[in-house]
Amino acid sequence: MEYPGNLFVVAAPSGAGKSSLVKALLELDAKLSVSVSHTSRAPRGQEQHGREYWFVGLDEFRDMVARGDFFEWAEVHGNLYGTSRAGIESRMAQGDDVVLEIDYQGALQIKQLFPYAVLIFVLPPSWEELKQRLIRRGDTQPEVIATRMANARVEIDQARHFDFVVVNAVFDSAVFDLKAIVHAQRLKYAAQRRNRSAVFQALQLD
Ligand SMILES: Nc1ncnc2c1ncn2[C@@H]1O[C@H](COP(=O)(O)OP(=O)(O)OP(=O)(O)O)[C@@H](O)[C@H]1O
Ligand SMILES: Nc1nc2c(ncn2[C@@H]2O[C@H](COP(=O)(O)O)[C@@H](O)[C@H]2O)c(=O)[nH]1
Repeated sequence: MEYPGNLFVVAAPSGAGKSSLVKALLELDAKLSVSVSHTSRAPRGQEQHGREYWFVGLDEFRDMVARGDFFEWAEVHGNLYGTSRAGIESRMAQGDDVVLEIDYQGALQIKQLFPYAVLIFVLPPSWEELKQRLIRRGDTQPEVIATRMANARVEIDQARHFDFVVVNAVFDSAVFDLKAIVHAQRLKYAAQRRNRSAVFQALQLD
C-alpha cells in the first residue's frame, strides 16, 4: 500500500517519553499530524475520549478487528490498542505526513503494510530513570509499574528492527533528533520523486 505523504512510527517502552516528544514535535511542525489510537483500556488521569485515545469496550474493539477496521492492532500490557483506517486514511491519501505512537508489534505490522514507513524507537537513558518517569507520571500501582518494566526489556530488544533509535535523556535534544529525522525523510522522499519544488520547500529555499 502506498500513499503520497510520509509515515512516521514512534515506538518506545511505556514511560520513555514518546507521547511527550511527539507532542513537542507537533508544536514545531504544522505539517505533521498524529493518529489517535483506539484502546480497550480505561482512561488514566485527565485523559479525554478522542484526544489521547478513542476509549472503547472490549467487545467494540473486537468487532472492529473482525470488520478489518484497523491497519494494525496489538495487545500491550494486557489491553488492546489499534490504529483505525478511518482515522488516518483520508489524511494519508491527501499527502499529509502522519505520525503513529504505537508499540513495536504494531510498528512491525505497519512496516509490512507500508514499507516506506520510517520506524523510530525511543530509548530511556536508564532503567532507573524509566521507572522514575512512570512513578512521576502517576502510574503508582506497583503491579502496573512492574508489568511495564518487565515488558520494557522485551520491547527494547526489538529496537534493532527500527530505522532510527533516539535516546530521550535531555528532552530538547531528543526533540531535535526527531525533527532532524522528519526533515531528512522529507528531503529524501522529495528527491526520490525528483520533485524540485518540494526539495526547495523542505530546505526552506523557496
Ligand atoms: N527527557 C525527559 N526527562 C524527564 N522526564 C521526561 C522526559 N521525557 C518525558 N518525561 C516524562 O516522563 C513521563 C512519561 O512520558 P510519556 O507519557 O510521554 O511516555 P510514553 O512513552 O508516551 O508512555 P506510554 O507509552 O505509556 O504512553 C511523563 O511524566 C513525561 O513528562
Ligand atoms: N500496537 C499499538 N500500540 C499502541 C497503540 N496506541 C498505543 N499503543 C502502545 O500502548 C502502550 C501503552 O500505552 P498507555 O497509553 O496505556 O500507557 C504504549 O506504550 C504504546 O506503545 C496502537 O494504536 N497500536
